[in-house]
Amino acid sequence: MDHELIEASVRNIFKAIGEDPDRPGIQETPKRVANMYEEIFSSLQQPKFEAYKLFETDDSINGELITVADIPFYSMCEHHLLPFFGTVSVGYIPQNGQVIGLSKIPRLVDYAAKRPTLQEAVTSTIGQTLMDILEPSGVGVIVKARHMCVEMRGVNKSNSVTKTSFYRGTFKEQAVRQEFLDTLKQ
Ligand SMILES: Nc1nc2c(ncn2[C@@H]2O[C@H](COP(=O)(O)OP(=O)(O)OP(=O)(O)O)[C@@H](O)[C@H]2O)c(=O)[nH]1
Ligand SMILES: [Zn+2]
Repeated sequence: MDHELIEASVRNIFKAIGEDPDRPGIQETPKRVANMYEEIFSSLQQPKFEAYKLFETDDSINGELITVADIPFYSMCEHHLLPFFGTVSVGYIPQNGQVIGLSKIPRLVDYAAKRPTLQEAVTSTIGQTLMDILEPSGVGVIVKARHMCVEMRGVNKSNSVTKTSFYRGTFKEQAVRQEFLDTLKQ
């Protein structure tokens, strides 16, 4: 990431909005913003999600629902560069005896979220990546989020929650989807 360019750009934004970039309180802000972008946009440095491990289990796991619920995430909307944040719940059903290391699902959530993006894209990136690497019989993803661009500006609707979902394979079946949704309620 080009820190010098970010720093110069933040100084220019200060100038453009009528702030003095040399005012003591904000002198170090361009540097802080560059360091922050390194962190919150870190997944732009990773073209593919590779930080995962799969485990072979016996085939008795096949057909059983595995759910990880309420994983927190923070992202930045690509239209306004304001935060949106909330939770992700993921379910999948193995079919070849393969499962993914549990911590790798939150890592996948971070991979999908730590870039300028849209909630729909976070949702489908998580779902499609799991389909590709695990080849399960199905995947379900539900994302619930609050968008600062909707709450603190523009239409100014505080506390509204946007929900998006991604269902593939057996999660298209009503009974499977219902089991997933029931598990999330417990
Ligand atoms: N679908 C989707 N839209 C988003 C997301 N984040 C922000 N938006 C929307 O992106 C749209 C951008 O609309 P524009 O009309 O180009 O921008 P704007 O003039 O700032 O729009 P307002 O927010 O309505 O003031 C807005 O409707 C936002 O609410 C997201 O994750 N998914
Ligand atoms: Zn926005």
